[in-house]
Amino acid sequence: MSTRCGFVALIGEPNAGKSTLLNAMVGAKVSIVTHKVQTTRARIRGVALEGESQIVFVDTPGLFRPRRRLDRAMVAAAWGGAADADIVVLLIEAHRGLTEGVKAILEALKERGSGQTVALAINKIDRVKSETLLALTKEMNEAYPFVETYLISAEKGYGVDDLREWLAGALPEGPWLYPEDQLSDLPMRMIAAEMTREKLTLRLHQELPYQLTVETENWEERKDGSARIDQVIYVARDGHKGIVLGKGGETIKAVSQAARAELEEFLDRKVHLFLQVKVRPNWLEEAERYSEMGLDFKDGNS
Ligand SMILES: Nc1nc2c(ncn2[C@@H]2O[C@H](COP(=O)(O)OP(=O)(O)OP(=O)(O)O)[C@@H](O)[C@H]2O)c(=O)[nH]1
Repeated sequence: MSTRCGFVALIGEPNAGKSTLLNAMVGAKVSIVTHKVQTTRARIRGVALEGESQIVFVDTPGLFRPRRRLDRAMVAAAWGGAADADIVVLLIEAHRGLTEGVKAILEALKERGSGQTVALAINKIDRVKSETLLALTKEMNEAYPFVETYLISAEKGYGVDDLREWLAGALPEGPWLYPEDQLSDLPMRMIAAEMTREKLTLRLHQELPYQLTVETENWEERKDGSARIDQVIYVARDGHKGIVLGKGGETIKAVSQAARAELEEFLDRKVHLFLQVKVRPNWLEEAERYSEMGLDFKDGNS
């Protein structure tokens, strides 16, 4: 049987239950602790395994604030990473129904056109009567052509397995992005990479090259209790390398110090952090999709 792998963007108003659903679908084993980082890009929230499928959940921070008018530019900006997801799941609350915020999201989905697979998950069904659910399902499907509708309770676990199984089967065929043996320390590797990326963002502000990713290449636990972490900062062009390094290497040095300090605090032990900057000129074609997601794309995994 061939493997499947792809990205799923969970969207919805604040409080819809995205985190709860994610935890229910991913489980503790490979769920990723979210680290408060201000980036506009979508980030990996977790990876779920279901049969032969690997479901990579992405997050779109700051997406779709309710009660705020969405103009075209905002919609475009907000979509960022979600636009590249294979499947979008809109999560709404059963007892609140089709709110203004949800309407704004539907408008944004329509703006995107019909190229994307969008499913609906009506959450918190434990809070309403079944007649309400039937009416809401109808109303929602009249408002937007969802490919599927799931009635779930993320908290109680109702319908969650069905949704995950459907997602697993609906993703495109392809190799797994993360080999199984890498999954256990994936969260830590990604958090560490996020920390370095955050320091780069703080340091470079607007100068930050658009196409930039940080990958944790190696993680070694040392006998003395410290950790050696090797990371590569990939940029798309030679000119970007200089920006990241800074004059006399001062930018990269400051970034490295700040990231190491944070890692040491987070891990509660000594850390040796080694940063390298590399140019990956043709990565736009090979990894645009992955880099957009803030993924640690590795050559050869595609
Ligand atoms: N009754 C009920 N409550 C739920 C259910 N799922 C989530 N909740 C509750 O809804 C609240 C919001 O859940 P979160 O998972 O934090 O929502 P979120 O969408 O991640 O919220 P933001 O991070 O603000 O975007 C929490 O208090 C959950 O316990 C459900 O199925 N039933």
